[in-house]
Amino acid sequence: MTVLVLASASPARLSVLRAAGIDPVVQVSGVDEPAVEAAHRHLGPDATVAALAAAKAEAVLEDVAHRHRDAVVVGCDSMLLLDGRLRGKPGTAEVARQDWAEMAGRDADLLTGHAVARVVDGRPVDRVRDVRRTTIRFGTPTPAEVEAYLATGEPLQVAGSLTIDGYGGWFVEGLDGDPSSVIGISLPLTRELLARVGLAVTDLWRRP
Ligand SMILES: Nc1nc2c(ncn2[C@H]2C[C@H](O)[C@@H](COP(=O)(O)OP(=O)(O)OP(=O)(O)O)O2)c(=O)[nH]1
Repeated sequence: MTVLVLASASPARLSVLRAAGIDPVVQVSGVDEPAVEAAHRHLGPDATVAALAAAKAEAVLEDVAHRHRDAVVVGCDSMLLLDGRLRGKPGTAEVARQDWAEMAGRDADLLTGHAVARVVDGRPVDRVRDVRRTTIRFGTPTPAEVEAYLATGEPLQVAGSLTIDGYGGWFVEGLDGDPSSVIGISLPLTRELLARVGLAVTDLWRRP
């Protein structure tokens, strides 16, 4: 049976896949994301997140091929595009506060790059990548609500300082596009990319 390896430390991506019937092997890539982003920024936001996702999948691919004769590696990268600038995880309350000052009451696109690499007979044989955009319509939290949200710590470790499935959900008025992509991995796009490397996602579902 083909093993799906998730090249990500993201608890959100893991929970999306598990809820959708797949128990991935997690192998964190440890990619230097700022370096990859800087090297691809000139190619535009979609190419940048796709390159980041591909770098994560590539970083674990050789080791996966040694461990699993039949496997598929999935790497992802999510960033928020607002005013022409890609924003990743804020890391600090100051950066998250500034993100909210700029995005409250507005629309912005959450981009998630996806990279899928297939291993057959212990050798990498195929690689595909693509990006899914989801438009988020932000609410307008009061300054006190923003401070309370920052104090939860949640927005500090997620792209664009926002979750749609956590405390942040109180401040999201709507979405146009794929919600799973906002959380961290687009199920329909991953299904399409798996098919492009010859795999049916239903074959990867855990046995009932
Ligand atoms: N639960 C949840 N997580 C979100 C949401 N939006 C973004 N995130 C998370 C997913 C990712 O874990 C994180 C985006 O950062 P990255 O794409 O760099 O992934 P991360 O650093 O977490 O792990 P990785 O680089 O893949 O090892 O933000 C959301 O609406 N809900």
